[in-house]
Amino acid sequence: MARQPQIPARPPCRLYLITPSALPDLEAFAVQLEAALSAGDCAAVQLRLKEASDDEIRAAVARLRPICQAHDVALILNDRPDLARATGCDGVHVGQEDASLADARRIMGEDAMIGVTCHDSRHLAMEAAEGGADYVAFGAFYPTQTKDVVHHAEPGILTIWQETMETPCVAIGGVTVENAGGLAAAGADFVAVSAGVWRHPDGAAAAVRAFNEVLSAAS
Ligand SMILES: Cc1ncc(COP(=O)(O)OP(=O)(O)O)c(N)n1
Ligand SMILES: Cc1ncsc1CCOP(=O)(O)O
Ligand SMILES: [Mg+2]
Repeated sequence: MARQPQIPARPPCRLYLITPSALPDLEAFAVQLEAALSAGDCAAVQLRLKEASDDEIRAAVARLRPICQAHDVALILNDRPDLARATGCDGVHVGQEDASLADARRIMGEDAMIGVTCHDSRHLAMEAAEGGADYVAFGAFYPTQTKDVVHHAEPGILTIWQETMETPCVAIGGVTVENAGGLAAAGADFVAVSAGVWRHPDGAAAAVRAFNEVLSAAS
């Protein structure tokens, strides 16, 4: 019998780790990251140091990049295409107040991964997708203590995006083991998580295992 053309299945939703916004003990964090990445699947790690000097960011990339590489996990730097390029990160994440997507692409080159914050706006996401973003990020979906957020998104935006656009979407903001499955089921290609992993009561490795379980069950 002739095979019918198949609509390719959407790949399962994956974990995208966001580092704490300060790393006072880089060595201790390196150990934690190694344990977390050894515990299960993770697509990317975003280094998100909000008050660090350029030298501190360089030191953090130098220490953490080999760990990510050993686990085949992309290292994305937040906010700074210039430093991302200079330190050999795989990509950069830019918000609406940061460098433009066009500038980030010019600095980082065609092969780099560039993600753009789109809050709760399909319009911003469409602009980013048309401008060549590798992913668009929606949020915040749930209350978070990691950042003072102004914009709040509903899971329905993930569903509409998934049904209409090819560019992968990331869900961020207060994502936990308890609510990640719902975001995956709604259409998130990735869930971006900080406190839900680094402040998990059983530790980061247990958190990564638990996220992997709920994400595979939901996808
Ligand atoms: C994956 C992802 N999504 C959104 C953000 C937020 O970026 P931005 O709005 O620029 O805010 P800061 O993180 O820079 O405080 C992100 N970092 N990562
Ligand atoms: C950076 C960022 N952008 C929107 S919410 C957020 C914080 C994500 O951290 P957490 O997973 O701890 O809520
Ligand atoms: Mg930013």
